[in-house]
Amino acid sequence: MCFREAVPVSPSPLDRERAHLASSRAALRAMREDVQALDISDVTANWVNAAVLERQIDERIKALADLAHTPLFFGRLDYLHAPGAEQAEGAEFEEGGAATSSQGRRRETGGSFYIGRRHVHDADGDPMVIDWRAPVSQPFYRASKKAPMDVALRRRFGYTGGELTAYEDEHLTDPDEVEQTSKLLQQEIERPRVGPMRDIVATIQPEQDEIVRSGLAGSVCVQGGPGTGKTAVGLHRVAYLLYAHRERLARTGTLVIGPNRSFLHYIEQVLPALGELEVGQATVDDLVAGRAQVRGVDDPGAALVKGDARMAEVLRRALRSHIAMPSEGVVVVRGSRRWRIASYELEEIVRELMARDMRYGAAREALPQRIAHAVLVRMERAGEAPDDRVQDAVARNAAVKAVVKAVWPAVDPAKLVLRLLSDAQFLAEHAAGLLSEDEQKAVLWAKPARSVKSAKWSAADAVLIDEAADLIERTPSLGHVVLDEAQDLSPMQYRAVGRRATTGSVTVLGDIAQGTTPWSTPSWDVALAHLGKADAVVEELTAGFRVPTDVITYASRLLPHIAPGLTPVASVRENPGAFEVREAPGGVAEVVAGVVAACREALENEGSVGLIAADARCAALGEALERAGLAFLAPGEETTTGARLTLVPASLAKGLEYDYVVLDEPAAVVDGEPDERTGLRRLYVALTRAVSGLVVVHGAGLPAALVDAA
Ligand SMILES: Nc1ncnc2c1ncn2[C@@H]1O[C@H](COP(=O)(O)OP(=O)(O)OP(=O)(O)O)[C@@H](O)[C@H]1O
Repeated sequence: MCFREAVPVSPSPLDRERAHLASSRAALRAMREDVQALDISDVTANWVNAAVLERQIDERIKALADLAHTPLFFGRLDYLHAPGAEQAEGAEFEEGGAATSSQGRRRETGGSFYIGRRHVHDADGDPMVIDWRAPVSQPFYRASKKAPMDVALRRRFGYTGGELTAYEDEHLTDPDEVEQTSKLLQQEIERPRVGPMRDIVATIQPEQDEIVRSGLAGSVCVQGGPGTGKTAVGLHRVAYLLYAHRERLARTGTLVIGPNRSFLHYIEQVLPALGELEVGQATVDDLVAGRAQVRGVDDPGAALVKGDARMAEVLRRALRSHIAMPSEGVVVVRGSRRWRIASYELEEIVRELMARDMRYGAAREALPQRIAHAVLVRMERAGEAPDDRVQDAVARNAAVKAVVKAVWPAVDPAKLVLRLLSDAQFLAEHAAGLLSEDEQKAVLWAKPARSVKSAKWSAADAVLIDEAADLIERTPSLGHVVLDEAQDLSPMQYRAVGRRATTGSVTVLGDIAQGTTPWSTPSWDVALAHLGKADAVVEELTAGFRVPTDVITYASRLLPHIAPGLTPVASVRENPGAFEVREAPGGVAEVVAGVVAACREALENEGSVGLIAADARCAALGEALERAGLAFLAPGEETTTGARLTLVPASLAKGLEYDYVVLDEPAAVVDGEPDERTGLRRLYVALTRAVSGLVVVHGAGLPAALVDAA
């Protein structure tokens, strides 16, 4: 008998990649088990420390979970030469930024690096998967045939239900290989949208990556048409900054500001999916919610004036009007001696404090110390040797306190605003030369409020109180603030956001063409000036990842009317998308029937369906859907494979997207707004929510701006 050794069949590249995936998963499991096995009983001196440490460990365990449907890596880079230590994971970052056991490790060969959502290392500390945010991962997003960044091969992986099923190679230094658009990228973009927003970490585009990775010190403003990835970029930028500056941002905090609850709900999964659990999310109203209980609504005229930056000066003047020049001196009695500071000297002290760039409250606290200092000088001149304790005692002396109370009284910010809005004379005094008589009338309450508690504060009032509070006491600043849908803020709202980032930086995201508030910003320069970030770099994104070509071309007809000068979005989707404008002749009933039929048809496709309509028409449409047996959700409720239809009032459509959109009666969307430009902008937002198809149903004539260019 003779035995022949079986000739080993060499595994296919796909098998090898699968093997790397399997061992990376095993390594991740081991990392998790290591953390789970940590015994902290020896290292924690007390129960508070123990609780803090336990929480950190729990979070780490959560972060190390291997999610079946989230690929552990999505790309691979083969370098021509070993990247230097300066490029190794975390190397360029501050200490503790992304500390891992492999930090700074230099690889001896050019080496392959697998790029994923998080770092995974083996038992020896060698990296199995590199975090997408590490410098060594950057060429995955930026390298091109023109600038290969020392990368010989870029490989993208395709997954089906958690299984690695495909890969796609680019040999960046091979002159014979033709550059092609990635099929995997196309598939990712075309994927049906159900559920909350997903991360785009596997397919961030070069121009997006530049924004994502720009430094923490600088502020960035991104102008981009619908679906150009502004929100996605902003969220990935937060994840990047947290990685690169973890310690600093853990101390100072990071916040994402969005337009409303449904929007925040829609985006809330992205950062946790990227392993970041500690980022705050809020609306602008939330920021100032602690200032007043908002129960009232302003008419548009009042809101416009209250949101105007001139109000900041009115408030400043009104606050400073509380400072009264001393009419007489002060006498401080200590033991058998009396020390007198003349009124002119007090006045000098007050004037000096007024001239300084100090908060009202800080100056108020400094005043008794200054008076005490003047007393101390007198004492020294008289041969005494008073120390600091004497100065403190004098500052707390009843006579000094009385002077401070009379000259620089404590002011409650809400009471200050209450008085401005209730007392015509007080307002006129401080708004003189700033607000016209009509403007003053517009902000005055018809029925003055009795007290801060009973006042029917509006959202704009809460911002005014916030401004006043900041004039009195500095608002603490965060490390980084992302402001999404930024075009819609009033100047006073920008100021409220800006004062929360005075020592930090901001990422401002928006689209001038989608501004739908009466105060929406005319330009980014204006907005940035109000935010106190005039030096921010303004970037423009024009490649569209959401809206199909035919739909964006139709919607862009509105651009010359709503934001002349802006570059129309160029869709990168290969699928031209389904697009249809249907006229439903007859009356209201026919249009409603047409809308219901269009929804039913849209539901035959895979993915989410949004029915967008003028707010005033939503109730009737909701009833019609119910009668037709079509269950529907409200925006903010998560779409699932079982519940895919959402009825979206046009006022809440901003920032959201659906695979198929049925748009009811465009003219009604326009008419729902106080002026035509705002109406057309609202329509532009509504027309640009669709990923795969849009059906417009109308009975009334279409707005001329849509028809004109046809
Ligand atoms: N590089 C990318 N790869 C894949 N998908 C992307 C990419 N960039 C953006 N997208 C997708 O395109 C869609 C639109 O992105 P996003 O909502 O961030 O755009 P936006 O500019 O904020 O839009 P809007 O102005 O309407 O609020 C999202 O589904 C997002 O995941």
